[in-house]
Amino acid sequence: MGRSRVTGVDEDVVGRIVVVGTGLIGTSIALAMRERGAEVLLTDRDAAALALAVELGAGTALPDGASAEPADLAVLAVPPAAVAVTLLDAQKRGLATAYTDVASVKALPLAQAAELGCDLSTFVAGHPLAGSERSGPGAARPDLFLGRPWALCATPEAAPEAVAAVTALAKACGAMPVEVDAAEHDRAVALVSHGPHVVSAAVAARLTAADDVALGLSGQGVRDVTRIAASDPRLWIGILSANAEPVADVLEAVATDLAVAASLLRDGSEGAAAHVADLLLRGNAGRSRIPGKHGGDQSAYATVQVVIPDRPGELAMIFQAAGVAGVNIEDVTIEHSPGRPLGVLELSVVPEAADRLAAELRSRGWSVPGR
Ligand SMILES: NC(=O)C1=CN([C@@H]2O[C@H](COP(=O)(O)OP(=O)(O)OC[C@H]3O[C@@H](n4cnc5c(N)ncnc54)[C@H](O)[C@@H]3O)[C@@H](O)[C@H]2O)C=CC1
Ligand SMILES: O=C(O)C(=O)Cc1ccc(O)cc1
Repeated sequence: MGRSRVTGVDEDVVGRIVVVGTGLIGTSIALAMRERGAEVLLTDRDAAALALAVELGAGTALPDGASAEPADLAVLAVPPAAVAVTLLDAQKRGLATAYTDVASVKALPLAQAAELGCDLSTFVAGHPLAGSERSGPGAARPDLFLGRPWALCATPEAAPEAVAAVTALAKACGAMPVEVDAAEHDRAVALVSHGPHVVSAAVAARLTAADDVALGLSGQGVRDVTRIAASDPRLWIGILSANAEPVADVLEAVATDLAVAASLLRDGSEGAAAHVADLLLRGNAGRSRIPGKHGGDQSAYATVQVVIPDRPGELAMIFQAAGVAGVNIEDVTIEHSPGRPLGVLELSVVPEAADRLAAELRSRGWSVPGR
């Protein structure tokens, strides 16, 4: 690897990277790698996105024209339909010795890259399973990938050095590399990401005709179910159409469950209600199978609820108190009380630490109900 390899961390951490596409994901990777001491060069066809990423400290603009020494790795953080052409262009320019992408779909961009004649020995397709409903560099965060899976779809042509470089990138960003075949990846994400995205959009779309009474009664449930419906439709139509068959399979199965539930509810009998309850129970069972942070079992954590006043610095003080108590916070959610200057913070911790954390917080004046 290149001269500027980072020292003091994993031996094989990437030292100099180029990020093509300084949107949410590209800039988040750049920020994470900057924190690890890597040299990061940025480029985007949108000058404003590039300028903002540079201003945010994600790296420096890649000079036009002949590049100097190739970087250790070029990360193509562009929409799925742009991956293959961007790879071909980057390889022609000799931007790096290894290449990866981050697109949410893997098989089609790989097939397009092969068709265009890209060098697949230096390319390892990747996909960090972390993101947001927001786009662009302004939404980027260096900690976006912490504890998250990062799919790597190496083809048989991929050189071990390229696989090592992309694995090192995922690890340096704090993610967990998961090697998986591209077609299997696409079926998996249809189930856990792309299908749910369309379901979220369908629920949110019902709200376009909602009146003020209904909207005024919105609680956290509808906010949770529709969060990802706020995403950029241009990006998502590209993702869905590039993974059309697997996504259609998931949507048909969900549509069947919904159609059956609707007809049972109209039926109104006790037997029918029991069948609807069966769907709810299957929902409980499916939900409990989603791994928590680091792939652990979510139900393995205990929850400590804290009532927090809405004032600056409150969260930081709670995290500091947890640190003093020697308690690692595995996950955090905040429930806001609409119209009130209060929220309820839910801290997930290992069960043996819950009482210790509750006692520490209470001793510092916070209300910790139920413990
Ligand atoms: N949004 C999310 O939560 C996640 C997205 N992804 C994948 O990451 C990739 C990027 O998505 P986001 O960062 O969310 O999008 P974004 O819209 O925030 O950023 C994409 C950037 O790529 C640039 N771009 C587009 N075509 C380009 C080209 N041909 N050359 C150079 N720059 C180009 C755009 O100007 C934009 O700045 C997509 O492939 C997406 O499927 C992966 C994980 C999560
Ligand atoms: O916002 C969220 O929770 C997401 O799950 C974002 C996301 C969007 C696209 C991906 O390919 C991966 C993750």
